Amino acid sequence: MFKIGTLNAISDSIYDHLPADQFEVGKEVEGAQGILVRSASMHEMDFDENLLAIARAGAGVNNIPLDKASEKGIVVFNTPGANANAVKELVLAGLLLSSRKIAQGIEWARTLKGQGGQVGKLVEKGKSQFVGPELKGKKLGVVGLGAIGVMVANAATAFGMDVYGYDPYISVKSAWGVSRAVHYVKSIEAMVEECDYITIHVPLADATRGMFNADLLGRAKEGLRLLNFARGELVDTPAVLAALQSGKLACYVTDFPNDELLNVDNVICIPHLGASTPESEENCAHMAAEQIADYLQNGNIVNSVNFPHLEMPRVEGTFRIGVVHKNVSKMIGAITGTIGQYNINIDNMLNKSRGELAYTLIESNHAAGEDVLSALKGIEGVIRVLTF
Ligand SMILES: NC(=O)C1=CN([C@@H]2O[C@H](COP(=O)(O)OP(=O)(O)OC[C@H]3O[C@@H](n4cnc5c(N)ncnc54)[C@H](O)[C@@H]3O)[C@@H](O)[C@H]2O)C=CC1
Ligand SMILES: O=C(O)C(=O)COP(=O)(O)O
Repeated sequence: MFKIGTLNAISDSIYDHLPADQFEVGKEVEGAQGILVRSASMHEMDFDENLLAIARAGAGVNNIPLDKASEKGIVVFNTPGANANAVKELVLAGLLLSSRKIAQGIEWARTLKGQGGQVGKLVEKGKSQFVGPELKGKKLGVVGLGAIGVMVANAATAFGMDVYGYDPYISVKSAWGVSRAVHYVKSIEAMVEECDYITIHVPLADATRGMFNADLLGRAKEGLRLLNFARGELVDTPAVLAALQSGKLACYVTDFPNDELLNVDNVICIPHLGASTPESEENCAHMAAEQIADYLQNGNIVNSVNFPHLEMPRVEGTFRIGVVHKNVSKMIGAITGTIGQYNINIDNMLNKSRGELAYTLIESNHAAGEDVLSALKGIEGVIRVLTF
């Protein structure tokens, strides 16, 4: 029986892959081998020594201490693309909200309650305060052309927008997926100087934290509308407030409110709703559960953010050993030599590395006893030894 702890409410679609006869799942589970999480911060958490894997039902993994997990040989998964459509749809709404003063107009209309037969007249008289430009023909810059950025860029062309994309690390998949109508931009500075609207879709990491700072916003075209459905910390809040004051920014729409941004004119705060659709919650939970189950039961690693991709179709009735180790020389020789000393024949084996980490998955018809496993654990550079 595997134990899986949940740190956030997660869709019941996890049970498709975590049946009750094989997995105990819950908030209060102790000594869990796996954790399912959405946005809960794990930075202050102590990791139990049983913990082997963390699956983020979603895209962003900035709530998980990746270095600490890697050091302990804990595999961290996410669910690429599983919530991208939900975010894309809200970003399209965000573009309209940034332009047409819909939120401000709705707020104002509420104040007319109680005016009886005058409401219609007051509406017609007051509506001119909420005039806002059309999207058609305007320039939109998309920062980060990953799962979400590509969908947003492509969809915005259907609004008749002139779309520009910036992503120095674009994947082959994204490059194939992005519409030919989207122009490639070489620098983010060139993008802010040219665009009327910018939407941010990059992960939060040391290299991207505060990327929209006073310097970059200072270069913006007057009246830029900025959308942030990625992470609050990508944008420097005081710089945004100053740019709104000076008129550089006409509007800031964010899915990540903070106290300084709430109730500020021309800031539209949405309470992190990007992925909050039943469809996306189900997709993410389904994928996260499938991936964590496949690792705990078979040692396969799909969609990890800190480990290499490694999948070996399981031959029925076989035993597996997974060795998490440092990516240094002589490891494979030491591992296979040790297994050989115990007369275990290796039927199948895969080894992959990623950065400083490597992972070797070995399949055999012979089960490995405690003696083999502890000999493997004793090899210098081995971080963790598992059996499946
Ligand atoms: N508001 C919400 O509820 C949600 C927010 N997100 C946020 O959106 C982010 C993006 O999500 P996905 O598109 O699914 O991820 P993704 O991994 O598919 O795409 C990220 C893209 O950003 C690019 N990138 C990285 N550093 C860059 C830089 N310095 N400049 C330009 N491009 C850069 C990468 O090359 C990649 O193409 C997530 O990391 C997460 O923080 C994701 C899902 C839901
Ligand atoms: O997937 C992401 O990165 C998100 O921001 C979605 O977060 P959530 O799962 O809705 O708490």
